[in-house]
Amino acid sequence: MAEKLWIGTSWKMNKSGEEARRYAQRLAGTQGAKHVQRFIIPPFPYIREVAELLEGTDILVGAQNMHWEPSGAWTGEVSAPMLADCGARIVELGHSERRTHFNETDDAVGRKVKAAIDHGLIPLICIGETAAQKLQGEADHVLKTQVEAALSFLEDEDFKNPLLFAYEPVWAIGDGGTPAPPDYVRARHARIRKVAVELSGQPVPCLYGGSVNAANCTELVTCPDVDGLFIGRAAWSVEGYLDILSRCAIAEKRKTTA
Ligand SMILES: O=C(CO)[C@H](O)COP(=O)(O)O
Repeated sequence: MAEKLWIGTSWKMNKSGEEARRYAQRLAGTQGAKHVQRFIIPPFPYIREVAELLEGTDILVGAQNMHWEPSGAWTGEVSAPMLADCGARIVELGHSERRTHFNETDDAVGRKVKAAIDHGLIPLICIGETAAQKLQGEADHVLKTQVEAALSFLEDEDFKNPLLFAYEPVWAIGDGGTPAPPDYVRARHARIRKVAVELSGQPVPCLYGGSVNAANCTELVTCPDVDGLFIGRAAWSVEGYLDILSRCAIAEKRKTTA
């Protein structure tokens, strides 16, 4: 088990500036559990303001994507140094929505992971199999390929920096998604951990994401090899996020003191 539980949310392409501000202000006034690392990932335009509102708290702010080059003729793209300048500390890479709708390849994810580390950002690398791949019994093979590609540009030195995976089965994500059963999550996380340790020489924390909610969060977060949760819809209201945080903090504390 990693030292801290990582529990965070990406807002995807949601919220007005006012809603983003109110969420951050409310969150800034709350106290996190010592063993939980909280993080939120707003859309690009809100990163700086949200980061400023959360300055001095334990909450890290992230971005949902970036380019691998630090600058250049890449119209419409955003680079790692720009994100860091806005106050981002984490960057989400390879989410299935980007892989599906924006043709993001394993190679591009690998380049982005390297660039993120080079510029002091924590990559949160999203991996996961589709429903068809699961049905064909290919889940472990897909996950291994994605982990290998994500780490393929890194050198030994790079593994001294923090790095996170989020296992998000594509069939579990969003409206119409079904949360993965805990036994299934446990098996996939064990596999991801094994591959990541072989490549990096150390355990890489891996979060679970996909239809996480208040009812299933404690069972998921206490699965062996699950180092946190990456939440979408259920944490888009700040009260929803705080509810999941407190349930997980209690469950984890019970587990460690048992
Ligand atoms: O990105 C995700 C978590 O932020 C993921 O897609 C899960 O979304 P959810 O199914 O709405 O929780």
